[in-house]
Amino acid sequence: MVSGQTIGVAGAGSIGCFVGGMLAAGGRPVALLARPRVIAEIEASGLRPTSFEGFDQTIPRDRFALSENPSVFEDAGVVLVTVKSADTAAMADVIARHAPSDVVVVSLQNGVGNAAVLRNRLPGRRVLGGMVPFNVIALGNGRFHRATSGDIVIEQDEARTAETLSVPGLKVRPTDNIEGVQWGKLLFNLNNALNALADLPLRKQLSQRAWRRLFADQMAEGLAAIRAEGIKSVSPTPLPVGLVTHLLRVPNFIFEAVLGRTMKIDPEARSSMWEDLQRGRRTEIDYLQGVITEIADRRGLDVPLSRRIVELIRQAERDANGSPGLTPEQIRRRY
Ligand SMILES: NC(=O)C1=CN([C@@H]2O[C@H](COP(=O)(O)OP(=O)(O)OC[C@H]3O[C@@H](n4cnc5c(N)ncnc54)[C@H](OP(=O)(O)O)[C@@H]3O)[C@@H](O)[C@H]2O)C=CC1
Ligand SMILES: CC(C)(CO)C(=O)C(=O)O
Repeated sequence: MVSGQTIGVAGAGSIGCFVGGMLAAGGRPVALLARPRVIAEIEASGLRPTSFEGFDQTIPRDRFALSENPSVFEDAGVVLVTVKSADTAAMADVIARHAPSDVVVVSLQNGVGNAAVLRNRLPGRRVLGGMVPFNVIALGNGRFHRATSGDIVIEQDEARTAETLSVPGLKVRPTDNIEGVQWGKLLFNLNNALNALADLPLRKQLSQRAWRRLFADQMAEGLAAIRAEGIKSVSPTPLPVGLVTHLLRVPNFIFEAVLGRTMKIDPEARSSMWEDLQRGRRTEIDYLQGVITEIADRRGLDVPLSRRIVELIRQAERDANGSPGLTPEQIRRRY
């Protein structure tokens, strides 16, 4: 991509509006493809990316394009895909029809299969996998708040797309092992469902040892499954994944001290799956715990906790009452 070309955001929700807003704040030309309700919110209140580090800027309306019409991608050099995983294939078709043939497509989604879906449906186009380590909360009135720390990581390419996407307040790092990075993130994302079932902010949930033990047991199942596949995951934190499963089990005062040194979490941060349940939307459970149960089915592994959590999230989706607010004991009860 030539810097100065438009950066399209395909599906501007929490991640798309924050990343798009930061890029626009950093002087990059940005075009957001969004739903009418998101457009109405931004038209009424402005686009305001904020961060736990103190960043707070309302982006002048003439600095970015905002539309429900995918023709906003017609001169894009890069398109960032920020829809939920179930919408990736449909968004690929939109990009195929509306973005230039030499566009670079970057998946900024959770899960390990989105880049492959994009590649299959966009033959001949350059697709880069990516990983967003931080949490973004949609606070309403156009405000999209980054609530935890970490840099975005994307697959390295000759055009140095990572550099083009880096602006003050938003660092994008290149990697030559995006698969390892995405599998590592998937292990941490196994807590998304726990957080969604708990109905607690992430910080409060992780401050309780019973929740951390559940998370550690969940991670251990995930780690065993992906090791059985011969995959080596890269931890999204400074600590290796194996060590994290042990650290999660330690008493609260030790955990708090280590967490404080490795990661910042705003008191309001919650997982994107919690937000899905609150809004009555389908969750990404099939792309997170579902990946672990699929490996277990193929390899004859025992992953009772993952299966139980898939079941509980599906129940919550059917009930459409938001988070059921379960305790760790209620989650463990039936297996
Ligand atoms: N939120 C977070 O903190 C984090 C999220 N992630 C990952 O990032 C990805 C995006 O998550 P998030 O930003 O939370 O998701 P959101 O649901 O907030 O944003 C996606 C947006 O795309 C919209 N959309 C879907 N299809 C189209 C379309 N064809 N045209 C226009 N808009 C469309 C959705 O609308 P509608 O709902 O109406 O379909 C929604 O507004 C996920 O894979 C998630 O797991 C990763 C790290 C952190
Ligand atoms: C909270 C976070 C950053 C990690 O679990 C996330 O990836 C999500 O909410 O989807």
